[in-house]
Amino acid sequence: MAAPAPVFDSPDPSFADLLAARPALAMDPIAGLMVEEVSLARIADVVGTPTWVYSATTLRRRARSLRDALAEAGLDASIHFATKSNPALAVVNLLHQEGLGADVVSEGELRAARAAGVPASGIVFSGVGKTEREMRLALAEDILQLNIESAEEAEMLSAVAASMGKRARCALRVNPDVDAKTHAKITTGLTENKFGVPIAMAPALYAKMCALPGLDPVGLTVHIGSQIAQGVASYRAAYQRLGQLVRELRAAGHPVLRVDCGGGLGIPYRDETPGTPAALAGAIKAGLGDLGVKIMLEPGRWICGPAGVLLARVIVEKQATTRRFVIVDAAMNDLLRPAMYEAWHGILPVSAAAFHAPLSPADVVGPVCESSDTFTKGRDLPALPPNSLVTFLDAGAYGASMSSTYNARPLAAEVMVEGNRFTVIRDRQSHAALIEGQRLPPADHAGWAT
Ligand SMILES: Cc1ncc(COP(=O)(O)O)c(C=O)c1O
Ligand SMILES: N[C@@H](CCCC[NH3+])C(=O)O
Repeated sequence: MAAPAPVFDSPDPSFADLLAARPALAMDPIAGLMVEEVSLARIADVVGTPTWVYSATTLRRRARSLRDALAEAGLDASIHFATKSNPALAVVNLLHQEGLGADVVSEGELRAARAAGVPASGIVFSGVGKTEREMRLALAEDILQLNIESAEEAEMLSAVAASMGKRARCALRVNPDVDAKTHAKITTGLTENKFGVPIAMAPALYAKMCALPGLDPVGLTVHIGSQIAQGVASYRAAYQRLGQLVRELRAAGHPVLRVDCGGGLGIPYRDETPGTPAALAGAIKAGLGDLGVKIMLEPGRWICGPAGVLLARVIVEKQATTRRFVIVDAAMNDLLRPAMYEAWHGILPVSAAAFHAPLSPADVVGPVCESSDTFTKGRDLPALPPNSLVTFLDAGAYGASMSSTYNARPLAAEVMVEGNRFTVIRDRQSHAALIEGQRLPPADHAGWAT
């Protein structure tokens, strides 16, 4: 049975409202939709479509406002950008210039963060299943800390570090059993989720970690979910529980120097009302502010989501059916979120004329051979003749990073805009690259391994 499309009890925001809420974008009566001062039509002409377009100024502003909110709350805090949300080297590097470190979850992300110029001392390694090879690399690089997710992982890291003659700075990820009230696929702080250890088991495990050779436990970490969009009450509950745990561990004589407060702050894709950075800082302060711990944060989406759009071209409008289908050259292999989470993304036409034209309901779909390759159903849109351009908004997080080459579609190009200039930060993948590394097996099994 088809998954039910999400039902919203409010009308979709108008184009004008979507635009007004997105400072990275502007509508020029002649050039059409712009990211900062660069026309998207121009980018489409030069780079082609589909293309991810990021606003450097927006990335900078958002990094600064998060940093400022933490400082204004009087918190001694460092921010480690969750590279899984957008691992483009240019993005990670720009955020590093703004004083952010990186949160990584794989060897690939660790290498990308280093290649982007992030020093090892600014890198946190999270993730529920680090391999021995990844642990070795993290220790060889001497990164800031590894976040431990289980007793078994603590023992594995202990053995790896001891064999290298090192002590691994590590934090214990606690699962506080707090409902982040987000999509079931991206909630992480409930006991039914695979992440962290139940808070009741944390004191014993922390004590064990303190006794294991090769480990240097420095504190705790928590991350309750992503796209937390209903205020900060769930953060408050989680940080209160963590604060109590810090006291308990200290009373037992264990050092707790840092608390990594995770990421998850949501953004308004449609009309959600996530907490502000100031409210998040307030929740951290209320739960952990009087403990003298160093605070760390691992935000991804809040920083880079609103800084990016996915630019696509209409292939054809299919109208001679019972529904109106707008088929674009971007697909679920590019922006997976609607297919995977029924996520709502704003869609704006690029031309100024289309922006003001009469609207009628349309399904916007990609060319991939799956019915889930649907960006939206029944969205009010103007006539979109072949070759007209559309943008999917708030695509800077979990957009390019979740892309695949399904249907043998090359990965889209990525572009960064700053002021009135733009530059390609990742070439469109070539068709040759799609088949690179493959080979036809030698005939008659000659040369096959046994
Ligand atoms: C451990 C951890 N830290 C940080 C993040 C970043 O989350 P977000 O992009 O929602 O801020 C995630 C993803 O949910 C995560 O799993
Ligand atoms: N991929 C999810 C977020 C998951 C966060 C992973 N820690 C999204 O697009 O919303």
